Amino acid sequence: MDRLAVACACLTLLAAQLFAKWYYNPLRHVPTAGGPSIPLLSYLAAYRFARHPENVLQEGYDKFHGSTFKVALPHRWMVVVSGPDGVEDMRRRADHDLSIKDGFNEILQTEHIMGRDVNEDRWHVDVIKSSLTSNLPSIFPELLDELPLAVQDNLICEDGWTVVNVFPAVLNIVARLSSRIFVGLPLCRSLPYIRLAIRFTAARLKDASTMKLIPPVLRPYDRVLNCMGWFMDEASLRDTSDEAVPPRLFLINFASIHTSSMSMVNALHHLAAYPEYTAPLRAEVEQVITSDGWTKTAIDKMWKVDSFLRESQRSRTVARFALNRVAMRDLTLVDGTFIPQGTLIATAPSPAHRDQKYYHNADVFDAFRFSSIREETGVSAAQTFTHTSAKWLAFGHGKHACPGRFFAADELKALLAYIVLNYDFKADDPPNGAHGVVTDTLLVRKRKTDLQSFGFRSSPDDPSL
Ligand code: HEM
Repeated sequence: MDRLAVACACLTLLAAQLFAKWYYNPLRHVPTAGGPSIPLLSYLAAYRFARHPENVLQEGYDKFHGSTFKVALPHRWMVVVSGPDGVEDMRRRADHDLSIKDGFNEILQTEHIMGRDVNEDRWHVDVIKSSLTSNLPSIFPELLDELPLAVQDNLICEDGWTVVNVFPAVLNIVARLSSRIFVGLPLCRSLPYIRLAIRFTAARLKDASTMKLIPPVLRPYDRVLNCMGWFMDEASLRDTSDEAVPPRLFLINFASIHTSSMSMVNALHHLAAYPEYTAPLRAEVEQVITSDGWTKTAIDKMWKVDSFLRESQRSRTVARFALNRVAMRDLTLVDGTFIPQGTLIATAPSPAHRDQKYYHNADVFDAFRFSSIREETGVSAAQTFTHTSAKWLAFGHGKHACPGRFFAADELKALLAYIVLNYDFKADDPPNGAHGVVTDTLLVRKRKTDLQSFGFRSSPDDPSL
């Protein structure tokens, strides 16, 4: 009997403690999407969010649009800002109010994986913004040189239609193309390096055997035009040792390879599901490269290709959250919501990208919706793949918007243009879902094209180029 009384007392105390924690939590007043927020039952909301994140985010967006709601992550709450005013409010806040580095650290554990220095002193972002972006026209020939070989080595078809698991194939292609620009030849063709670049989070970066893949290649470095070179320059300007370079390189791999690959895989699924777009895309690519060759100028003129990628990103957005930040002090948001210091806060791009208020027939995949506007109005920047705004959030928005998006656009446009010329795709259904990557297989067939007439060599040893 005594034991029962003690157990009951303990349970009552525990319940009281949980209730008090919930009652005095300042986030209690922020409405919850996806389930209850009361103690213990909030795990149901966390379970539902883990199973159906896009439904929960859409539900929150529809119900609380223009204000703020919260969703349950397994270990904490995430406050989600919805509507352009809220996003603009976040964009305007200084880093000492809403911190991106604490946001990244919370979501990706960057400090743990990369070390404190990389997370604290983010000079790699400046290098991408300045050196990589301003050198895009000069590095474009390198990208093109790698393109046919990377595709042919990975998108392998028998004669006729072949079932292909496109996600791993595209990961390898994108990792190799990006590595050509990040670390150059010959490392970009080393399979162990490419494997590491793709799955680096699983690798223990501090492990000497992993690191050995990088330093020997750093040594013969001699002012080359690639990210490794720019990182080395910056490290030496800052009087920092070469050891600061590999973790930043891996961070860039991490930020770029999966995001770009997922975007391309989804675009290929859309291409397969809506075959009516293949002919106009091919016609644009052929016409532009006939007049301008395979140049950066030609890529910039591929409005339909650009629009196709953006519509694909709109229909199925890669990033579940954008503007992931942590509140560094108590703040009151523009809609009056109070959020205490330490709150994890973000916005959800997919519901905004599928909002009928912003897009005519938002549920319809209309590949050339953005290029048509460009053709009609001549206004271009707002309709491009790389655009950012409080309503177009694929790359975030504001001072921390993705610095690699201009490189990503060139890479993805060149890759899609090449693939459209050389392959056919088939799928039974359009991809389901609002974000993330489609992992289904596709039917792929190699077309008979004359690569050389499009200015490409057909094999690495082709003497004609
Ligand atoms: C289609 C491909 C890509 C997508 C969808 C994408 C998306 C994003 C998003 C949503 C953010 C967060 C922005 C914010 O919090 O406001 C971001 C940040 C970032 N991205 Fe990308 N990204 C892509 C490609 C790339 C590439 C190719 C690179 C490198 C060359 C890159 C480097 C970065 C870096 C370094 C950051 C952090 C920026 C900062 O800390 O200020 N991304 N990206």
